[in-house]
Amino acid sequence: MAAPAPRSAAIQIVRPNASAPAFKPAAQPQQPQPQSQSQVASPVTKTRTDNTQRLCRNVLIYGTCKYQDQGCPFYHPPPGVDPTLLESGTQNPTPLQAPLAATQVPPAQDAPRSAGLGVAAPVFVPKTPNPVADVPSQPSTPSVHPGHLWPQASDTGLPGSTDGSAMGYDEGMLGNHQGMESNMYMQQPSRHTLDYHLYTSPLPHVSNPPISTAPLHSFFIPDDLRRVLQARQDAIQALPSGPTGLPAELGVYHTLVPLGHPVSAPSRVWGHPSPVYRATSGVDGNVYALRRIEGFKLVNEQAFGAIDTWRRLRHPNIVGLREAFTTKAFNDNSLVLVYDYHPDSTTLLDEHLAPDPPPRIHNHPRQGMPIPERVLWSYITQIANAIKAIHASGMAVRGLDMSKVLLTGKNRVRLNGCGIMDVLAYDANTPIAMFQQEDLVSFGKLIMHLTCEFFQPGQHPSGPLDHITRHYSPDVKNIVLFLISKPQPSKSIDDAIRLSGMRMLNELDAMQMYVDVLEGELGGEIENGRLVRLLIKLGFINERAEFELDPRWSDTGDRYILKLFRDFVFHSIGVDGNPVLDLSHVLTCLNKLDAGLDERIMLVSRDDQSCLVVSYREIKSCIEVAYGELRNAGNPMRGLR
Ligand SMILES: Nc1ncnc2c1ncn2[C@@H]1O[C@H](COP(=O)(O)OP(=O)(O)OP(=O)(O)O)[C@@H](O)[C@H]1O
Repeated sequence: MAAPAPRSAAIQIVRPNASAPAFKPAAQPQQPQPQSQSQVASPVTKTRTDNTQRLCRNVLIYGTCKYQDQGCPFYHPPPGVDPTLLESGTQNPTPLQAPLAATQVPPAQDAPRSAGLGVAAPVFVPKTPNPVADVPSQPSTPSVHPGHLWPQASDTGLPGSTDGSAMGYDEGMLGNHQGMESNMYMQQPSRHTLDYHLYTSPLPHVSNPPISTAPLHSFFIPDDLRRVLQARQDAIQALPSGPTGLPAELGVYHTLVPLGHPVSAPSRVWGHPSPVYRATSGVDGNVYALRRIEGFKLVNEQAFGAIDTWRRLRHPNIVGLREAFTTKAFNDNSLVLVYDYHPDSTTLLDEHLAPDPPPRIHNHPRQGMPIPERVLWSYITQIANAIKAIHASGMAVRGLDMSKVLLTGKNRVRLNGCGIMDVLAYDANTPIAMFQQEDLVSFGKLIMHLTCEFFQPGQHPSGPLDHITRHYSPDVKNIVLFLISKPQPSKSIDDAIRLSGMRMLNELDAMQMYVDVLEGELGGEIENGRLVRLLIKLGFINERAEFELDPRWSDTGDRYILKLFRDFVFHSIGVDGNPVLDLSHVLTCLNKLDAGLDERIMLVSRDDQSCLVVSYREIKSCIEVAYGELRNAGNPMRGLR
């Protein structure tokens, strides 16, 4: 076999054994392909792997293949058959199912897992072909490639990235779900849990172990932060175990999932049962919290007037209101208010006082009572900040209660359910200033509630104030006394903020320190993302079955160097013959590659007969060239370049 001809002139070829055969890649033993669970389970999928003949890429890309009559070894569909509806890995190509007709199968214990992005590799099993339903009768159906279910840029006619240095991307995945049929969301496959072992397994050995092993963990996001963020993702995806009895669609919203307590009792604030549902918008694909007020009939359209003002109010301590509407979809008269969804959140009541709070995904212990003064001031500061913003925009909270303060992160609170009272108890005659004064009194009661478990609405404040005097600083008592004092025009939230004094600065410090920490973590993750992009590029190139009608494309020229480099990075074997799983080696190599260092490494062929001495800079340019070839494959102008 002819030796592959590396293009880079600077590369030296060293033959340690003169009598060795010409330089060539090691023969690849024909490994039996591991079968995924779907392949075992589905006879349809099994036939795909038997004796397959590949659909010609030229037909897929250009619609025709000029080599068809000159012995092109690939499958060419008969005229009139849309090649994009055929599966390219089968001898008797069958039209593929539309993506949403696929069923997702949970992976078996030993099924191949995804390689590091933290998500289990989905295994899709197409339905048994239905000769009636599956004929290519829907010209608008996006073409589907075997192995994945997303349309490619070449299929959609979308140009790839014009920036030579950037990765191309599939614009079909950019999250603009407008125009998608809403019923496609209904067919949500059951969700796989994340590959948590990718994070929690012990880290591999590092070549030069530091004195402390703690720096090993600095490769990744800290465990506690990761768990919180993953719990939020899980909360967004979690599906109820059984039927919910809820409508499949509610306007543009679908996939309604109840949140909070399963039993819907009248709300302690609004008097009506007011369940909350998580729902997905068919317009923007985002997830929202839908608050339904059961049994409410709107009699005065003007009651919706305040909703517009609430919609415009955006504040970090207020749950944003998006829209409100009435509906009969629940077989009653219901008012629905759509709020921003804060996954895996709870209320101050459930976090500190409720005896039986609904479970959360992130299984951290409840804070309970008593609330430390530092945390108490954090709550006071944030709630005062929210009230100030609301009063400044000419509104009132009207219904400040522990159950309506949402805890969305560590000591991070937001006022929830804003605007509901303005519709439920529409009152154009009472001046807003009166409602604002009521807010201040409610705020004072809320602080008493947070400091004394035994406080009951209507109770004389002397008992709770005594308790506060004994357990908290005088400043807490002073602010409570101010807030619950008799309403008067001069009393405002500004005075309460003034009373908090320097405590506000503590909050500012804490926030800024937290931002610093998060920015540090973000910087680390950017580096990880950079390496993943590099690996994706390598993955596109390495072991590609055929390209440009050359079945050995990935084994020749520059690509051969990349193959050996991949072996060098990932497939090293130690002196004991065991695989070397050294994360720091991998990270070091990839970072040097990305930086394009002049440092040279020796790549050894698989048969140990030849080796290449090559610099990272040269390997990097090999990647650019090979990747550029792939990117230009779908570009009809490439011949003119
Ligand atoms: N905007 C939101 N985003 C995410 N989750 C929310 C949101 N609003 C409410 N929830 C969830 O719904 C749960 C119930 O909220 P709700 O305001 O109904 O509290 P509650 O204690 O049941 O009060 P009520 O007595 O008024 O029914 C909360 O614990 C929270 O988990």
